[in-house]
Amino acid sequence: MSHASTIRGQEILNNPALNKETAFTMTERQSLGLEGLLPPTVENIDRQLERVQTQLAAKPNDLERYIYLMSLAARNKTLFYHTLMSDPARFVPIVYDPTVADACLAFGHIYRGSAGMYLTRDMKGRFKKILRNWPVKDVRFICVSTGGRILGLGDIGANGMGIPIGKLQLYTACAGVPPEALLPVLLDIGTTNAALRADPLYLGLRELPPDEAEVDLISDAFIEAATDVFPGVCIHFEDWKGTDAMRLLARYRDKVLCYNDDIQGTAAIAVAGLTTALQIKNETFADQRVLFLGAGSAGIGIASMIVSAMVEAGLGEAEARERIVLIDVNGLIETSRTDLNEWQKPFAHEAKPTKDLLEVVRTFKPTILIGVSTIGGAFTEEVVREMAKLNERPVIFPLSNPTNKAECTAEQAYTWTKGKALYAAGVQFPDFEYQGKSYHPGQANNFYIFPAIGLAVYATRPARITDDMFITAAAATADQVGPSAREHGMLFPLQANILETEVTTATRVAEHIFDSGQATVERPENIRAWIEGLLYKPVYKEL
Ligand SMILES: NC(=O)C1=CN([C@@H]2O[C@H](COP(=O)(O)OP(=O)(O)OC[C@H]3O[C@@H](n4cnc5c(N)ncnc54)[C@H](O)[C@@H]3O)[C@@H](O)[C@H]2O)C=CC1
Ligand SMILES: CC(=O)C(=O)O
Ligand SMILES: [Mg+2]
Repeated sequence: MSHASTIRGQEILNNPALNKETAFTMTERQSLGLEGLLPPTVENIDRQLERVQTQLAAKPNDLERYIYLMSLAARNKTLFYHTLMSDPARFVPIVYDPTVADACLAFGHIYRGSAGMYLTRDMKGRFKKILRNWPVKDVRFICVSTGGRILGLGDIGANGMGIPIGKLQLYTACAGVPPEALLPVLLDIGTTNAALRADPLYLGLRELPPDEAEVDLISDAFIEAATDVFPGVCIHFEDWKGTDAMRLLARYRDKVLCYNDDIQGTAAIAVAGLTTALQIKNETFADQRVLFLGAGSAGIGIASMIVSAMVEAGLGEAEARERIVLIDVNGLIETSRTDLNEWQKPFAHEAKPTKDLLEVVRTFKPTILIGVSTIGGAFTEEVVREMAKLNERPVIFPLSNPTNKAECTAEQAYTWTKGKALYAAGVQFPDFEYQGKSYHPGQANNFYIFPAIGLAVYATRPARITDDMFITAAAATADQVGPSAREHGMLFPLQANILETEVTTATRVAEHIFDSGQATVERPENIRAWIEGLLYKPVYKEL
């Protein structure tokens, strides 16, 4: 940070971007007025990590580990990211899905200090002035949520702030986007959650949200202010109420640099997993029949990208849509329904109205079953067994989050299909032994995609984000699962190498952005090397 040369002593220790704690050298301690403010031993970051590990091991559960890690982030950013990046497969589930769900549910209770910004609907006329209170001027990404639909937890209002914070931490931990470029925002429009409004420790507005027209005006004011105060910023929408998500993406996608992760990021990771599953089955998208339980932002996003994949595989668009069937809370999406929204209507087919998933499985005979319904356990034993009766290798993707919202668990899917299921969930279920064979469940979670998109956008600075960037990210992710991994039933790249994986994905997306003329920076000779040179590294700098 720019104050590095001017600030001294305790002020440095209070600055998480500069603080190195016991890693300040004796020379630095002398020149920066730190002598006596620290214990005498000088340590390197790996010794500090050892202490973090010891302290984490003493915590009784992952929510306590989450609280500890957020406090570490507030105190020492470098050590925080060094910790996350030392073992992403272990730490991603703590700072993100599924533990972040517990953190959000308890947000007002576990609150220990602010990270990011809270904009409330009554600040609407003053968003610009307020955004200028953020200490960093060159913000490149804002992840913004209203908390209107956090994971599968419903509307939890300002408690949803854990999501923009966690998503942006993964931009850095999984794709090396510099943390100072990232701003989490909770846009507080009120909440329908009466229990939270009555909770004395709730930290958000205790009001009901306004109507759609007013949500749009608040959102317009926010977008205008954010793009004015932070020129070139990319707005990442996350976990808004589903209909707000779809309406606002359509409203802004051709006007500002923005994307909706639940619609576009989720689509890309689902299509990546389906691509490897179909390679294992030696089939193409043109051979598939896809059934969704859930027809909201995630369902419509995935269905739309599957249409593109089917068209790419040779089907006409109408033919592709015929092969996709969705069910929502009111039943099958079919033409006699009068309550469908404009994103659902293109997927309505003539069919007998029903709310019965098993019946639709029996009549439609899907090859692929996707759950984005928020209803834990909705893929019952009968449903899963029926999928196995219809298909030699049924593809079963219960994607709802967190763990208890998964439409079926990995253990259930493997047991009920006698090990035949090609399975992925939103969370990472543990490996499962079945009849002497070990199965590694897939995790189809958009965190494979949005950090990589972020890195590609960070580097190439396009004016808009287009669907083909997500299609490229999906292909790049699938291509990183080699034939021998697929032979072991792996659908996604290993998480231990997530940084390497996402840099590879980002490089492919960046190449596409250059090739399609969407970049606003000069094309470097070697795109990968150039991107690698931009990556944040969790190492201390000499002060
Ligand atoms: N794995 C991943 O990367 C992602 C997973 N998700 C998960 O997907 C779920 C849905 O997210 P969104 O689509 O954004 O939410 P949404 O609120 O837009 O959509 C939910 C859909 O489920 C339907 N639904 C609710 N109850 C149902 C029932 N009993 N039977 C059938 N359908 C029912 C609703 O009518 C709606 O169509 C959430 O649990 C979320 O965590 C979302 C984004 C990414
Ligand atoms: C993973 C994610 O974005 C969700 O569940 O909403
Ligand atoms: Mg989400």
